[in-house]
Amino acid sequence: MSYSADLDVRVTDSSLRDGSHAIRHQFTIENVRTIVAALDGAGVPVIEVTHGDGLGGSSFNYGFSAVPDQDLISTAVATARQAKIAFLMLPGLGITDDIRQAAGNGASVCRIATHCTEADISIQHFKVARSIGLETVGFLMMAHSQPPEVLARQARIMADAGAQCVYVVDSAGSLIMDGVSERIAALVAELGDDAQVGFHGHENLGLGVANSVLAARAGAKQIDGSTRRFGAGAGNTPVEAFAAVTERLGIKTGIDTVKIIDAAEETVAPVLASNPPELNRLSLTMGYAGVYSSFLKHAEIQANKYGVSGAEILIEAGRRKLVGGQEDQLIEIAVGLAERK
Ligand SMILES: C[C@H](O)CC(=O)C(=O)O
Ligand SMILES: [Mn+2]
Repeated sequence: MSYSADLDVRVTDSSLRDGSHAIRHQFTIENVRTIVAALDGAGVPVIEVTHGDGLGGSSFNYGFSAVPDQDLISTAVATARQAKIAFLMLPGLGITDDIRQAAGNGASVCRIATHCTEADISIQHFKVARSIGLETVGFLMMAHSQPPEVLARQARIMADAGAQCVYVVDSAGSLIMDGVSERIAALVAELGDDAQVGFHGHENLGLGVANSVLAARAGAKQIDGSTRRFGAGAGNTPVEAFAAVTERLGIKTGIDTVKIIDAAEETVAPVLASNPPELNRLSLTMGYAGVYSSFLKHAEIQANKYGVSGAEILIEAGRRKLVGGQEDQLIEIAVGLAERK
């Protein structure tokens, strides 16, 4: 497809969206301005900006944003010189009017996410996004939970609805190497020239960069990461490390490795200073037990409130196979653990 024909893989930096989970959705206009300027200056081609749970995510269930999404998007658009600004939306949290508003504010890439067995709920949203000229990306979340052939069928639904790329989204950071290659290869075989394939990794098992390289080798043309791993759980594939590794491997991303290393250290790290994503007991448990990375802060809060183990909450969340939107069950699990204590 022409929009990334000159690159081997196109990187989308999700620090200003997935990173929103890590700071409980408290991004300021100044954070967006400085981070977009630094990433854009390093040649990052796409920068995603939204509440961690996408347009409409600001709520009691997910946590309220400090600044409305549309203001953050407008700021990003006004700041970027070359990067496209993307936004995320989960059908039902966001509605089609939100897509139109984001487009009106200058965003040009619409990323629509569903649980990986529920692609059909995104159909009208892809149609609207395409009808107003947006580039479209589909996100099949919690992709570790389904085998390659199921994901491929769900990707077909998104592509037929108008998705120009469909991502295998390792929301739990639970996929291990071959598990990525097999899923990406299945989507590539199913979609052919109809749509590109992408990969979104999390670092919960420490495999974000390796998994992303394997995704590219299996045919993924779009790869997500977050500078300084600024994402949910242990964070996302670090863009600065991915840029260094791909440069050494001869995979062209268009990102200036030295500039993105500087941006990570000088611009992004200070925003995270008080609470950087870590590969620790809780985030590792998420990768191990297959738990949605965005549950981390919710589990921490309930563990503190009810005096129970956050790791036990997450193990039970994995056993129940909870999906995004079921954050309230973490409260129920914590109450149950407290009663049994
Ligand atoms: C709404 C989620 O945070 C989307 C995402 O980044 C993932 O599933 O991973
Ligand atoms: Mn994510």
